[in-house]
Amino acid sequence: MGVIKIENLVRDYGGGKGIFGISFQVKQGEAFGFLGPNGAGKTTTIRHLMGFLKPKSGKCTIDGLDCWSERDKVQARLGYIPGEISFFDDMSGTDFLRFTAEYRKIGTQSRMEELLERFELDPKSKIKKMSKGMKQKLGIVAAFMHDPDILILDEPTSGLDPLMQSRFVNLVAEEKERGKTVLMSSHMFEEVERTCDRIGIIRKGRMIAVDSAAALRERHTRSYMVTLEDEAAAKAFAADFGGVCNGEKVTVTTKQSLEEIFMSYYGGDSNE
Ligand SMILES: Nc1ncnc2c1ncn2[C@@H]1O[C@H](COP(=O)(O)OP(=O)(O)OP(=O)(O)O)[C@@H](O)[C@H]1O
Repeated sequence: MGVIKIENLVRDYGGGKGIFGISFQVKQGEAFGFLGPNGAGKTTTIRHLMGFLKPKSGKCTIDGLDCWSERDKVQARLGYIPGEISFFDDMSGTDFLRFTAEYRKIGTQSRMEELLERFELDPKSKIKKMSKGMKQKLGIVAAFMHDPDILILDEPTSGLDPLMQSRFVNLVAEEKERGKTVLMSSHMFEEVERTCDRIGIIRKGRMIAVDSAAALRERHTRSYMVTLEDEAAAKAFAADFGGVCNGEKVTVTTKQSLEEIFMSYYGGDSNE
């Protein structure tokens, strides 16, 4: 059964912008990657899940709770990293985490210290003096420190360097092992491939594919048949390129990477 359920969600901003009948589910203990180019509708979908936007039509629920009419309860249960982290600039990181802990009613037994260490963040400075990466780390600590069962992460690694990205991927993998449900939007194919059980691809406000990375790759295999001069040349060619020999003919099958699949869906077409 889906912990996160989105059914036929519509928000029409006019001019072909918005989301137009988005449906998908994320099961308990599953990590779902939400991929799509700039302006495809990922943040709009996620903002409905958080109860920041009221659906024009359609519905979303989290653990059976309506994301709009029961948004207080929904928000209390989640860990959330917004697409654009805009904190109270005058606060220090420490104040912000204290404020979040009070709002969440969590005590000192929270995972805050462990997460600060893990992401090598000293939260003492004013948020307005923090780099983009530091703010992102602060957002990660705030989203994970109360150990929520459901995580909604809108481009969680934007601004992180590769080492920190990798630590984040490991954190998500561990949380998934612990049975957490994760919805994560991203532009990073590799992190989605490494962490997510299933992937949804959104284009111009519509879901154009939902499947596991393996199944997406399976559907995007390409076979080439090459005819060589003779059987010996064919055997040598097959050995070099991992092909299957049939007389002087060799069939080579290649699986596309997730990035190639993504590009083939978009085909260089702009999303304007
Ligand atoms: N309040 C709004 N009024 C009008 N148009 C909007 C509004 N919010 C979003 N849009 C438009 O809706 C589309 C979807 O935007 P959204 O932020 O959901 O995309 P996204 O997939 O999260 O993109 P990105 O990867 O750039 O963060 C965009 O064309 C955007 O300009």
